[in-house]
Amino acid sequence: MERFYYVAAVTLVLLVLLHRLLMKRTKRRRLPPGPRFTFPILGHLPLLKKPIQTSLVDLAARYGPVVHLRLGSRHAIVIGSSGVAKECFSGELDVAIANRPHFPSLREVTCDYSMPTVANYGAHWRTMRRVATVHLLSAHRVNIMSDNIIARELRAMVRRLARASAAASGAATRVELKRRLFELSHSVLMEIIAHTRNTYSDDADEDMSKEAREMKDIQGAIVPLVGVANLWDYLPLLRWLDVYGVKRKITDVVNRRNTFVYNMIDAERHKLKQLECKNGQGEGDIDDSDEKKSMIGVMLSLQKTEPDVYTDAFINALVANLLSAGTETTSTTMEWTMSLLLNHPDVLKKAQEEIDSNVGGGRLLDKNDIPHLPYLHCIINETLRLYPVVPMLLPHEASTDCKIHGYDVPAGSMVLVNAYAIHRDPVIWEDPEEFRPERFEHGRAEGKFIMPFGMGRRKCPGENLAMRTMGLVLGVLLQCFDWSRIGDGEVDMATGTGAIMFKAVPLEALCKPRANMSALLQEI
Ligand code: HEM
Repeated sequence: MERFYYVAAVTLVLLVLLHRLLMKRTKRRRLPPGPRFTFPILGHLPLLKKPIQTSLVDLAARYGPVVHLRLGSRHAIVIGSSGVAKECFSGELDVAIANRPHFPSLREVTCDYSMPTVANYGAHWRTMRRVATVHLLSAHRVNIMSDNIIARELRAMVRRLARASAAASGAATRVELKRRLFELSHSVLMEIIAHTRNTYSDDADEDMSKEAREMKDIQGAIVPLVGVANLWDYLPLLRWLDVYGVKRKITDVVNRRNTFVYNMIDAERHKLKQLECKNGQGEGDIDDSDEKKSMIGVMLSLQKTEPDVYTDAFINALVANLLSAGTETTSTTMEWTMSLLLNHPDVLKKAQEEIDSNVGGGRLLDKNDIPHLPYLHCIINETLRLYPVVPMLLPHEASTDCKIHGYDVPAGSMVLVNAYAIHRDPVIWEDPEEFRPERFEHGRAEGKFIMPFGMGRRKCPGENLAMRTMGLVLGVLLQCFDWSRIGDGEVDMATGTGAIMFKAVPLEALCKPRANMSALLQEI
C-alpha cells in the first residue's frame, strides 16, 4: 500500500512538472491571438457554432486575420485574410504546412490515409498527385472528355428533361435540380473513371448506369457514418468504447466499396487484354491509345511498366478519392448557381442572350463555345466567390515549427483557411454579400482573388474538369430551357453544415423548353 502512495505521489509531481514545462514553452512562443478561456479537454470546441465558417468570422473580427484555437488537444490556426492566405501558400511556408491532419474517423475510409486528399506531403502523395494532374485530369484529357463523355451524358439529361416537358404538354415541369445535377456529375465521373455505360435507359427519370447507382449508394452510406465517427477525433474515449456502434458499419461499407472498385479494375483489365489479343491477331485498327482509355485503363498501362508502384491498391485509393472529391463539389456549385440565377432573373436572361447570339438554337452548345461566353464564366466565378463549396478548404497541418504572419506555429498545428470569409471581405469586395457577376467583367476583378479550389501545392487538381463540366452543363441548361421558381417566394439560400457547403433546402425548379430550341429538342 505504501508503495502505491509513493508511486502516485511521484507520478503527480512529474505530471505537474511536465504541465509547467509545457506551459512555459507555450508562453515563450508568440502564438497568434485567440480566446483566453479554454474548456478542459474540449479546448475551444464549444465556442464553434455551425456553420463553422461564419462562426469564425466573428472570432476574426475580434482577434484579427490569424487566430489561435485549441480544438481538443490540437492547436489550430485560422486564416481569415487574403494577404495572409497568399503568404501561407507561397515559398517555404507552403511546404511547411502541406501535410494533412490524420483524423482517426477517416483512417479506414481513406485506405490508411493513402488517398491524395489526406496523404501527407511526401513521395507517395507526389506520385498520386502526378498521376492525377498529368495522366488523368490534364487540360488535354479534359478536352477529350468534353467531346465524348461530358457531351454524351449531358445530351442524355437534356433528352430526359425534354421528354418530361413533352409529357406536360406545354406546361412547365417540376424538376428536382439537386438530384439531377448530382446524378449527372456522378455519371460523368464514373464514365471518365471506368467507362461503365453500355446503354442509356429510356426512363425519363433515370439518369445513371447500374454501376453509377451502386457507387452512389455506397458513398451515401459512408457519409453519415463518418459524420458520427467525427466525434472520435476530439474525444478518443468515444472511439475506444465505440459508443455509437459505427466501427463495424464503417468496416462493412468500406469493404463493399473496395470490392466494387476492385471489380471495376478487373473488368477494365479484362477489356484491355481482349483489345491486345485482337490487335495481336492482326485486327489492325483498334485504337487502344491512352486518350481513349478510362482513368483505370490509363493506370493499368502505368502498372505494366512499374507494377510495384501502381498496384491495384494504389488505383483503388485514387479512384475512390476522385469520385468522392469530384462529384458533390461540382454538382453543389451548379445547384448554387442555378439558385442564384432563379433569384436574379435579369442575370439569367442576360446569360441566355449571350448564348443565343454566340451559339443560336440550331445545335447544342459545345466546348468550343465556352471561350466565347465570358458572362457565363463571370456567373460561375461569382457563385464560387459567394458559395465556395469547400468553405474552409481542406485542413492543412504544419510538419515543422514555422511562422505565419510573424506568429509562432508549432509543428502539428492544424491550419484552416476561411475562404468563405476571405471571399466576402468588405475591404476587398464592394457590397460583398450581393450577387453581381459584372464585378468579374472586363478584368474589373484584377488584383482581387478568390480561392475556391485552394492555392499552393495542395490546390485542387480537378479544377479544369470542374470548370469545364460546369460551363457545359449550365450553358446547355440555359440554352435549352427557361427556368423559374416554384411559388412566389425567393429560393431559400440557407447553407447546411459540414465540410461541404450544401444548400440546406435541395433545389427544385420549373423548366420549359425554349421556343427557339423546340425543333432541336425533338431530335435529341
Ligand atoms: C467545383 C468543384 C470543386 C471545388 C470547389 C473543389 C475544391 C477543392 C478544394 C478547396 C480542395 C482543397 C485545397 C487545399 O487543401 O488547399 C480540393 C482538393 C482536392 N480536389 Fe477538388 N474541388 C472541386 C472539384 C474536384 C474534382 C472534379 C476533382 C477530381 C475529379 C477534385 C479532386 C480533388 C483532390 C484529389 C483534392 C486533394 C488535393 C491534394 O490534397 O493534393 N476536385 N478541391
